[in-house]
Amino acid sequence: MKVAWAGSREAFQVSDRMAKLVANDPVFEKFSKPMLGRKELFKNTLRKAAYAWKLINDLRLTEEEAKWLRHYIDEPNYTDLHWEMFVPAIEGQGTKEQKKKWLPLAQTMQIIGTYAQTELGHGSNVQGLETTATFDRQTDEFVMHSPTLTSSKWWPGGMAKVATHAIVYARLIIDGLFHGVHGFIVQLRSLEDHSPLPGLTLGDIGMKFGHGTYNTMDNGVLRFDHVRIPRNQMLMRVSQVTKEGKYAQSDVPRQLLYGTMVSVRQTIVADASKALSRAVCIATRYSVVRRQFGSRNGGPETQVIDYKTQQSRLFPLLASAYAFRFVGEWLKSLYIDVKQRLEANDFSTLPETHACTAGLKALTTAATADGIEECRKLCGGHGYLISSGLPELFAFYVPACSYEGENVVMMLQVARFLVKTVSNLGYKQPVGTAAYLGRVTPLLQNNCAVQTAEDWLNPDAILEAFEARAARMVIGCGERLAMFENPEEGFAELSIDLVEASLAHCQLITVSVFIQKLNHEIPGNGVKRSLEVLCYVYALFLLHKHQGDFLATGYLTPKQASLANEQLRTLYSKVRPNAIAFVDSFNHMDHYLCSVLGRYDGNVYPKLYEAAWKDPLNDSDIVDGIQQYVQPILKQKLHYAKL
Ligand SMILES: CCCCC/C=C\C/C=C\C/C=C\C/C=C\C/C=C/C(=O)SCCNC(=O)CCNC(=O)[C@H](O)C(C)(C)COP(=O)(O)OP(=O)(O)OC[C@H]1O[C@@H](n2cnc3c(N)ncnc32)[C@H](O)[C@@H]1OP(=O)(O)O
Ligand SMILES: Cc1cc2nc3c(=O)[nH]c(=O)nc-3n(C[C@H](O)[C@H](O)[C@H](O)COP(=O)(O)OP(=O)(O)OC[C@H]3O[C@@H](n4cnc5c(N)ncnc54)[C@H](O)[C@@H]3O)c2cc1C
Repeated sequence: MKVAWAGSREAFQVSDRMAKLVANDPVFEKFSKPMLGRKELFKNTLRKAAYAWKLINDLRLTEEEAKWLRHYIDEPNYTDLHWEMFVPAIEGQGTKEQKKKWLPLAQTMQIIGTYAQTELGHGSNVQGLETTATFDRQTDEFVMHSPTLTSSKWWPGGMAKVATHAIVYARLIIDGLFHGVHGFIVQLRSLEDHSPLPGLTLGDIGMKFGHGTYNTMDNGVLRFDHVRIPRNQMLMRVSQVTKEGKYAQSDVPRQLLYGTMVSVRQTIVADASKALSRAVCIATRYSVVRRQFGSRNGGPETQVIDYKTQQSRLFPLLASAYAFRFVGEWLKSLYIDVKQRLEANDFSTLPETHACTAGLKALTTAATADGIEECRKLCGGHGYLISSGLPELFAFYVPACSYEGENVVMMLQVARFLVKTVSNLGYKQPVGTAAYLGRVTPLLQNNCAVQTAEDWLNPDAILEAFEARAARMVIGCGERLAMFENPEEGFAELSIDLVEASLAHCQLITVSVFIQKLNHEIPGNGVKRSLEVLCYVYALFLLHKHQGDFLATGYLTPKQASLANEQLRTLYSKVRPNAIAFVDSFNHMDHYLCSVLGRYDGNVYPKLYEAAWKDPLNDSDIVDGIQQYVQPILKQKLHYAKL
């Protein structure tokens, strides 16, 4: 199962080696992080990042190994933006000459970059950005300027204190004409003494949610006061500006300017299963250790994992972790394919890839963030302790619902893709993830044939149910949209339904990828059978949760919906014996989990007790402030107490 989770034996070995490297090195200790102040916390992160870079070079780690190393260090920092956004932006949007100049500098970290798109006034609406890049023909330069307070760049990670360079998105202006938003490579700091270059105002935007997690990142603010950069620092794969000031567009579509976001959204989907599996591992192990009620004749109480209600909250999350792992793997292969096509100037699959990365980013991050919080509740009161590992994990993870495309905004992008697909149905056969929309007639006409709970243990029945629900919701939206004279007004009016239809489409993708995975790639019958159980749990849990959709579209009868729920209860009993094996298969080490409740050895209570004594408040019996503020209250002699 560890191999199935990792994707291959080699993938398992690489990640396992890197997990151990990090866990066994005292530099990467992280349990005390929540006790540190912001400055100490930040310096500590800089120290770890520098040491990690030294390890990467000394040990000659591959790109894959370096990624795992950074992952297991488990502290967001400037290198994430450098490797995941700055470098890919140059790779995707730079010309050959630009790549030749900038990539070697970035790949050896002689320069450190960030991705400066969002502003104080605009994040989602990229076309609304206000920073200007005005071409000056006399000097062959662009003048970067922040004309308003709201045009201040706001959020870019690593920008406040570390990055030497940034890809800055700004409105291109030539001779007073606006030519859309483009990316520019801008140096921010001196490579000699790290001071901000003239004309730039740079700072940190302030503390963020959760203490010890995202505050390791220096998210920054940046303002330009007429800062000049050479013309050849505009990323020019998509559009070019000549020294005469002529604006030209190559046959590469404009959407490629958004390519870095497609790349990162793909990574975010791949990472969702890591965060969810971490929370599920903690909650499952603790649910086996924790006992409440049910003692008979002085025997042990019931392990809380044996309560059906606990199973009904925990096991769908376990199944979701596996579903997200597989859909992440699938999306990566889709992305690699589109990347190769884009390099060969084949842009045909970009719209579908954009819809998949946007939609699955929204689906997986929302479910993971909610899932982590549910795992915290599944651990009862102790889940609220920092030492459970869950509050910090939640604080670290929850901004994923907003960054790289706010989730609802992303679902509306999926909706645009679906509406377009439906409106083209007469003359363009949909392919890939939208192929089912080419079979609307049977999907709209045939209803579910399930008659017994057993009938739900059938991948074809499940797939058809999810296809029929999504098709009916999408087609329904299409029909209602057609009644509006102005399509944009219609889209806005129906946006709630469109987001729901997009979710149904994305859930269909996750379910069908899970089923495909079982059909083709699982080594070993035992592993395959166990994963089949999780696949059914995932699908039937979604069906139960969204049964309103399945009933309202008329595909299911109430009886069939209740049979699905009956089957789900039976499936939970099948998951229970393997629950610990399922979570051990994630191969998460104690160092990575950073959780007393999720310890591999289950030694929860003595370690919880021990961890409590490490709190700085327990350094002495009488702490600072008691003499000054409590003793006087105790000692005052009032005639009567009144509050
Ligand atoms: C950085 C590492 C992250 C890895 C995370 C993994 C694990 C976590 C580990 C550590 C974490 C630590 C740090 C990292 C954390 C965070 C970093 C965050 C970075 C950022 O947030 S960067 C800023 C991201 N900003 C956004 O995502 C903005 C969202 N808005 C948009 O994308 C667009 O503006 C819009 C909403 C899509 C609308 O676009 P608009 O220009 O108005 O045009 P439209 O008319 O709507 O569309 C035009 C056309 O283009 C199509 N389209 C839109 N986007 C794309 C795309 N990306 N690719 C291809 N095509 C696209 C659209 O569908 C339209 O097509 P038509 O055919 O209909 O014309
Ligand atoms: C931790 C973190 C790290 C970040 N790192 C970076 C970075 O490195 N570089 C960078 O450039 N940016 C970064 N960002 C910014 C991030 O990309 C934006 O915050 C994100 O894209 C969301 O945009 P917004 O803040 O403008 O949200 P808004 O769009 O203002 O969202 C507010 C609300 O409005 C709704 N809404 C907006 N538009 C619509 C619409 N058309 N229809 C319906 N509802 C709508 C949303 O659903 C949401 O509920 C980061 C953000 C965070 C939280």
